[in-house]
Amino acid sequence: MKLKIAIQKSGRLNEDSLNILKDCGISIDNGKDQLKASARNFPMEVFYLRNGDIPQYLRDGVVDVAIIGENVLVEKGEDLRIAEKLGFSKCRVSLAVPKSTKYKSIEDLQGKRIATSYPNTVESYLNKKGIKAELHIISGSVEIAPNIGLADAICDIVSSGSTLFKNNLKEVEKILTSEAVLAVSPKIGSEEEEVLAQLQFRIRAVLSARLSKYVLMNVPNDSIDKILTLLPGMRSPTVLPLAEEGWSSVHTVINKDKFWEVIDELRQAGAEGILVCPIEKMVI
Ligand SMILES: Nc1ncnc2c1ncn2[C@@H]1O[C@H](COP(=O)(O)OP(=O)(O)OP(=O)(O)O)[C@@H](O)[C@H]1O
Ligand SMILES: O=P(O)(O)OC[C@H]1O[C@H](OP(=O)(O)OP(=O)(O)O)[C@H](O)[C@@H]1O
Ligand SMILES: [Mg+2]
Repeated sequence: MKLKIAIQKSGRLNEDSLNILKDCGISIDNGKDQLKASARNFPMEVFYLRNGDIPQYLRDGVVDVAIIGENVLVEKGEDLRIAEKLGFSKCRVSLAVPKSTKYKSIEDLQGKRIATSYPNTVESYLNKKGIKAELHIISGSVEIAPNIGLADAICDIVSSGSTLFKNNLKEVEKILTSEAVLAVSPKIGSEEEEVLAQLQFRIRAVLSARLSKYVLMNVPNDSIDKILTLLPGMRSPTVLPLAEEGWSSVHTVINKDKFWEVIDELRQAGAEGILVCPIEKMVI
C-alpha cells in the first residue's frame, strides 16, 4: 500500500512541493518526463498532474492527497478537505479594472464584461453582492483582456501586483487569499490515512522549523533578567555560564520575523556575539 500524492507537473507549485517532500526526508526518483514516481524511503507514490485537474482526481479517488493552490479548491473543489496549509505560493484572487476607470464600488461592475480563468469564484462573489456581469472565460494572460477590448474588468491571481501594473490595471476587490495546501480525497482508505498522519507530522516539523531560528548570545549576568523579557515566544530559554566570570550564554528559539524587532534592544541591554542559526526540524 502506498499513499498516492498529486503534485503540479510544472509551474509555480512544482519546485516548492518537491522541496517540502524532500525536507520531510522523502526522496523521490526524479524522472523529469515521468508522470508517476515512487518514493524510495516512504510508502508514497507521486503523480505529476496539472493543478487544475487535481480536484477531479481527488474526488474520484485516483489520488489520495494533493498539493494544490487553495484558490483552485475554491474554484473547483469546495467539497474537498484541507489537511494542512503549507505556507508557500501565497497570492490572492482579485478583481481589477483599467487605471483610467473611475471605480467606486462593486456596483460599477453591474452589466460589465469580466475576463477570468476562475468563473465559479467570480460568479459566487458577484452573486453575494447582487451583481450580474458577463463572464469571458480565458485560460491565461487574463490581464491583457481589457487592453484588447475583450473585457471591462478582470479577475485573476495577484501576488506582487507587477502584472497588473504592467498592464495598466488597478486592483479593486480582493475576493480571496490563497496558499499551497495539502488536500485530501473523500475516498482515502484507512491505511492511507495512517500514512497521511505520518506525512502531516513531518510537514508540521518542517513548517515550524522554517518559521523559527535558534538564537544564542553572550549576556552579562546582571542583564539576564532584562534580556529574557525581550525574547518573545520562548517557553524556557537555556542559560549557561561562560568560562569568563560574570557572563552567560543565553539560547532560545524565536520566530524568525520577531528577531529583527528586538535585535537593537538586545544589544542595548548588553547582549554580544549574537548568533542566529537555522533549525532543520522542530517537533513541538
Ligand atoms: N504569481 C503568483 N504568486 C504566487 N502564487 C501563485 C502565482 N500565480 C499562481 N500562483 C499559485 O500557484 C498555483 C499554480 O499556478 P500556475 O500558474 O503554475 O499553474 P496554473 O496555470 O494555474 O495550473 P496548471 O498546472 O493547471 O497549468 C495557482 O493555482 C496559485 O495558487
Ligand atoms: O502579481 P504578480 O506577482 O505579477 O503575479 C500575478 C501573475 O502570476 C500568475 O501568472 P503566471 O506568471 O503564473 O503566468 P500564467 O498566466 O501563464 O499562469 C497570475 O496568473 C498573474 O498573471
Ligand atoms: Mg499561472
